Amino acid sequence: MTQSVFIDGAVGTTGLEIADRLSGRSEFAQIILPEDKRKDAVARREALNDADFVILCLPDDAAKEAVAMIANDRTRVIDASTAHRVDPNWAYGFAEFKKGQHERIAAARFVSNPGCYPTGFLGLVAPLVAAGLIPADWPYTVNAVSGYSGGGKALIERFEGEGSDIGFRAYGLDLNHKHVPEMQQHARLAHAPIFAPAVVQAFRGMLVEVPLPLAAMPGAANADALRAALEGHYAGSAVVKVHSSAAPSELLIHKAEAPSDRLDLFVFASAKGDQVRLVAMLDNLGKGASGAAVQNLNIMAGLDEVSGLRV
Ligand SMILES: NC(=O)C1=CN([C@@H]2O[C@H](COP(=O)(O)OP(=O)(O)OC[C@H]3O[C@@H](n4cnc5c(N)ncnc54)[C@H](OP(=O)(O)O)[C@@H]3O)[C@@H](O)[C@H]2O)C=CC1
Ligand SMILES: CC(=O)N[C@@H](CCC(=O)OP(=O)(O)O)C(=O)O
Repeated sequence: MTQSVFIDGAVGTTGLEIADRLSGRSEFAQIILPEDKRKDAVARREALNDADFVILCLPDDAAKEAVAMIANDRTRVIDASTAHRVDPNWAYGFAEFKKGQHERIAAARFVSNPGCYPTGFLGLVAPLVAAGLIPADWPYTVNAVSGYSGGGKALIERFEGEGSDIGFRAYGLDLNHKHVPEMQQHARLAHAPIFAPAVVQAFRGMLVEVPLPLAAMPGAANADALRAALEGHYAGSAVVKVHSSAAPSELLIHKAEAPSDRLDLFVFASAKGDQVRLVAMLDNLGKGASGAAVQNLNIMAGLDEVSGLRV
């Protein structure tokens, strides 16, 4: 049976990539508003209530407004924004990060897509904290770089617009980035991590790194045990790959990186094994946004979760 999908925000950066992943899929029929109606409240309300599935690719306020417009108890929602990621009434849309999450998503009416940086951070840290291999009360730091499409149309314009000469942009300098509560809550950490994000002169792709001074961390396991635990946790996943100890000597984000819906995890260790750099590599528009939304849609619709994905 064909199910209808309305992408609200369909011509934005995330929305376009979701539409691309859904094109050619006979299981879904897209409800598409004409350009002059895509911000029209009446047209949106009608589409939001007609659709079997709604995917919100909007700024936070518009996403909350869209949810309030849904006046039936049938339409199921995936929100790509930050608005509902720590809301207990929404299932957190990261199927692999903890046991039972796939089933929660499958049964949910409201699913919040994770943020791109939290996908990397939680993919690395949440299973290790849950297994007691690294402490929940450690003050973690997160260093990350993202392609500029992570900031949507506005940041794309800043990096690609005429006269732009930005090569690297450190930000989040007020230590109040909107992803921090999501990282802390879903990893069940005692302290908010210190998050140091940056943007590089590449369209897409990101690295999220968590340095671990294992020798100073009470009760922490060694590097091999951390890697083995991640391998065990993600065994069988078509989306998340844990790389072996024969790690590459460098990780590159190319300026014209190809789209990917994978999440690649690495455990780099010092020779003595007393220091570790946990690193996640992903596409901010793939597993960090649009790929995750389509994966969640597949799960909610009872389909193969990687249909239409580049894994
Ligand atoms: N880019 C990324 O890598 C990621 C993005 N996200 C999240 O996804 C959401 C969308 O982000 P992104 O695609 O990057 O942003 P963009 O700015 O590229 O796109 C947002 C789209 O929403 C449209 N829009 C804004 N307000 C309304 C409204 N009231 N009604 C209808 N349409 C509206 C915009 O219209 P117009 O074209 O006229 O400006 C634009 O097309 C955000 O919440 C973002 O935080 C999440 C993870 C990663
Ligand atoms: C490079 C860049 O600007 N990235 C965005 C986050 C992208 C993302 O995950 O989107 P959400 O806004 O939905 O959380 C930022 O730091 O605000």
